[in-house]
Amino acid sequence: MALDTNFLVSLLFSLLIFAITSILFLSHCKSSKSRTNKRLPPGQMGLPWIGETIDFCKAQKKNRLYEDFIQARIKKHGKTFRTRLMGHPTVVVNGAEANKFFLSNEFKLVVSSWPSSSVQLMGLNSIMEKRGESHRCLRAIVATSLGSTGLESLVPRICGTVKTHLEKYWNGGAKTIRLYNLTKVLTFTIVIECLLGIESKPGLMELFERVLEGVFAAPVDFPGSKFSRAKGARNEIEQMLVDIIRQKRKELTEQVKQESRVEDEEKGILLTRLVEALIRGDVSEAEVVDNVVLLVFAAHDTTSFSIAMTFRMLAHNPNCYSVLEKEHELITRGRAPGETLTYEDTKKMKYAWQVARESMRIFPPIFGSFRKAIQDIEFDGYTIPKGWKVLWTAYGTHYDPMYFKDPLNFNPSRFEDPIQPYAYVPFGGGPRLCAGYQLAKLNILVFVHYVVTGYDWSLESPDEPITVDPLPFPSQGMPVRISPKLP
Ligand code: HEM
Repeated sequence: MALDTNFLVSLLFSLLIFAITSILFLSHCKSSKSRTNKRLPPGQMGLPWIGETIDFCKAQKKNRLYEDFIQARIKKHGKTFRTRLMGHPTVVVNGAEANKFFLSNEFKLVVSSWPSSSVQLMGLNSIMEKRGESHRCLRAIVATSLGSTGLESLVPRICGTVKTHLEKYWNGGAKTIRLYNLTKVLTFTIVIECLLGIESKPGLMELFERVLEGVFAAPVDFPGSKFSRAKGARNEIEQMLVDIIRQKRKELTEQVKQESRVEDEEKGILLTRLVEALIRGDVSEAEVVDNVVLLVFAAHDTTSFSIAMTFRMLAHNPNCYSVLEKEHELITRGRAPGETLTYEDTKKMKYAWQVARESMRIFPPIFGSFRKAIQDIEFDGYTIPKGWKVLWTAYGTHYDPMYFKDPLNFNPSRFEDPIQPYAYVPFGGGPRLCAGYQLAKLNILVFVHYVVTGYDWSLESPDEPITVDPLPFPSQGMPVRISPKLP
């Protein structure tokens, strides 16, 4: 009887196992069948794991990502093609429709996807890692500080910083400076001092730059590696920021008078807004720290590179430079000598902004970025499986004659006419559109104004190669011969 019962139990158990295995097997067959029914975009996945990463990185390093990697594959496979990059199956998409589809469907079909080293160095609480309500909350804080009202109050401080910078590094007779390297110092000072109200002590920029160097490095944490040095720098910055944030919190909590509050805002509107949100309990201290690090990263190399490329294109196109000079002489004539620029003045710099936009079309500071499909996506007649990466690029439209006639021709006036939405995307688009776009614009315009009206200049190396590591920069730091303009 005991044997019979044991036999019955083991029989039932075997039947159960058989039933579960059959269900799993059938559902696997069904899902593989439905997967094979889906049409993947054409393309080549390359070697196992590594895929086509080597070709991609080689092209990117030479700043020829479009010519050597993307364009070659568009010719072979069409505007939507698949590849494998850094271990991930990836679909590269091109064109305004693609940009619109993927950028505006952030959070619904895709989410932004940064390498592990970037996430670890910027912090899990930075805006780039946030979704839904917490993303909206942080964006609102940044938007109120960097919207037109916030920026209007920043104009005199930015002008003062630019003038001090020029007096320190550009004055002193005819000489050669490295324009790109110096603009990095300037944009860092503007973000750290004007926006965050933190004193830019010697060595601080280098500390931040050490973090940035590790952002796209392999996340291997052994002594001496780029990533490990970056992590060490990030820890130092974190300690410094925690002290500053706690001090600011104390000051804001103790403040009772409205006047001192306004004064404090002028000392660093964005940090003030973040710490106010911390006091209200809307954000945590870790969120304030991570977002300060992220903002410096987002603003630093991007703005400096766009300023450098604006000057490079002006040097290559003397006719455009004459038009620009006239625009700025007129603005100077409307002011008393030494009088600082106003926000209204910057609105008159229409041609300067066209020149800067056209320079960013040809030399986008950020070539594009990766997204991850959070469900199977139907696009352009193909299926992009859930979990695959999607890469949108600015080149996919900026260099396409369908959107920009004679795309290799430098023509700032093309921006007099409306541009098709999502064709011009140096600042991205959709819910993750660059939150510092207005600040970058102001920084570029104010700097261009003071240089053009105050100095004669010429490039020492007009065809200096642009290299990329991980963001683009002129390989020699852009040597420029300068001399103050004679009155
Ligand atoms: C010429 C200069 C700049 C360029 C070309 C640029 C470009 C971009 C691009 C393409 C994105 C979107 C990335 C994506 O979709 O994955 C972005 C996002 C962002 N940018 Fe900028 N940026 C510039 C300057 C700045 C400045 C000055 C700041 C702030 C001080 C800033 C803050 C941000 C932030 C916070 C985001 C993330 C927005 C979010 O995830 O919601 N950027 N930027």
